[in-house]
Amino acid sequence: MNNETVIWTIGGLDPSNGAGISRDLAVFQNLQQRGYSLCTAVTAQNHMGVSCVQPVKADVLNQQFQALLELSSPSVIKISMIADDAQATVIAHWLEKLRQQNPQLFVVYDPVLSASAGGQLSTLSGDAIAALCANCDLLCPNYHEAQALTESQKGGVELIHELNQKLDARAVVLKGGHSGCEAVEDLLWQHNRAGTFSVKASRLAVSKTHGTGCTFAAALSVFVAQNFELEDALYLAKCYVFEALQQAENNVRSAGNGPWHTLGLPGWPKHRQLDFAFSEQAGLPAELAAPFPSIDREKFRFYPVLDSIDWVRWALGQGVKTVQLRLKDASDEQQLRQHIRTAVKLGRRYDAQVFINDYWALAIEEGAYGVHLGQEDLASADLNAIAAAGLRLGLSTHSIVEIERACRVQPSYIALGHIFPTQTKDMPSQPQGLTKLGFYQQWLADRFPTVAIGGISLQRAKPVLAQGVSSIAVVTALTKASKPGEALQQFNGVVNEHFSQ
Ligand SMILES: Cc1ncc(COP(=O)(O)OP(=O)(O)O)c(N)n1
Ligand SMILES: Cc1ncsc1CCOP(=O)(O)O
Repeated sequence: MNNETVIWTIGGLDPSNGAGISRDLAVFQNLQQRGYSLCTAVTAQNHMGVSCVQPVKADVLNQQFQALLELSSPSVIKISMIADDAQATVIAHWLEKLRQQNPQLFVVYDPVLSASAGGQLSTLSGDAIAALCANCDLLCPNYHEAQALTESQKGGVELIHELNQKLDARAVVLKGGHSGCEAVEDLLWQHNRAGTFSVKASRLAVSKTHGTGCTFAAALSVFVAQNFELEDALYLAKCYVFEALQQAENNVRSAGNGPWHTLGLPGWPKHRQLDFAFSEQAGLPAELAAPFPSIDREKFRFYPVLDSIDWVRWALGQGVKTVQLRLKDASDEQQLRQHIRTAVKLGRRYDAQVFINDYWALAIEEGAYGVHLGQEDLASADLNAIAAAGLRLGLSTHSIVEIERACRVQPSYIALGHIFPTQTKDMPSQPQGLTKLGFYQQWLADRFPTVAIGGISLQRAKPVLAQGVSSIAVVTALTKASKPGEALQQFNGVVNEHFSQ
């Protein structure tokens, strides 16, 4: 992804470059972001411990803010080690000012109080920490920090609840690296969501893990700056650190047992199947015995989604080979069945791939070619019954986590949306845009055929296809066109040109 954003990191300087602001800058650069740093303290440390800490004066920190503001305006600020309460006051002042300028500013606070190898780094008072937590958008402590902040020995979700009782954070990522458990589980809690989201990875055999928390929080800040949902940002940050540690593990084996951070950073994460789950929601659909049947990719390249049987008849008559019947105001069950039956028959007559939106039970009964389901339906629909009946399955997704969730079902295709603003439907998520679409497509790496949907006009068709998707789906670009026949021909022209290259 090459959408460059500006990220500031506020923290201490570690001369060994394993942790602190120099590590953050290395991560930002590795992920192609523009990073700036504000130094709160000069420390003498390496992966074996801290030998001294020299805080910078509050006024010096204040002037660093002024100097940086002349250069840039951040979309995300990552805060880690704050040496004392005077610095916390300066930071609170500037956060207020920066938020006035940019209400979208996102603040990540990694409450670094001591080094994991030993050594106190901060004299922040409980009140200053509480004020900072209330002022940030995401708090991401490790187990030791969370236990110190809550004066509790609990772990997991209980520890997050303790944190919430004591501190007024909007969202918390509890990093599980120090939990002592075999699998490393990071938990995300958000004030406006029920339950928690967790990502698990197996523990790797790297021993000198100094700076892993900083690396993780810096990567998380990048993914937040790139407008990924917090669940995605956590998932991607976890993949990033896992990949970096795995790379280090391999190198350490061949090059001796040095600190992991000297061994390079991995760049944007590629697909990696770490386990994730939602605590109060059926997070993962049950595993199925086999993949859903495949579709004919050549017929799939242009995919009108249509709200009536008349439109379906028209499109198939014009030679379109994949359509979806998406009926949203059907109240009469008999009529609904009749429409689905007709769509199925038309599909057979024209040798086309006709998908039925939502009504999977009727689609099975009427012997449809396939069904298209949303994420909500994924939890409630009987996927085994759909598979047993031999229907194809298409699934909507709007994020990496949803993509990974969909992949577990091994569907016939995955829809990626919505790419641009759409008038057709109220979307709870933000438009993805082309850069993210390209990232999703790379992430999927041709595991399943894909279709992009949402606000795709004739003008936008070419750049959307250039992201590598297998198909484009349209509603209004066809159904609201002044001359639908001409619009269809033009779309066919763009699609054929793209796939003939
Ligand atoms: C090809 C394609 N992609 C996405 C959707 C949206 O499906 P869903 O999330 O189930 O939302 P509704 O269509 O039910 O509003 C789709 N229909 N087709
Ligand atoms: C059904 C659906 N799902 C995601 S966006 C969308 C509507 C797409 O309609 P349009 O092509 O008119 O933007």
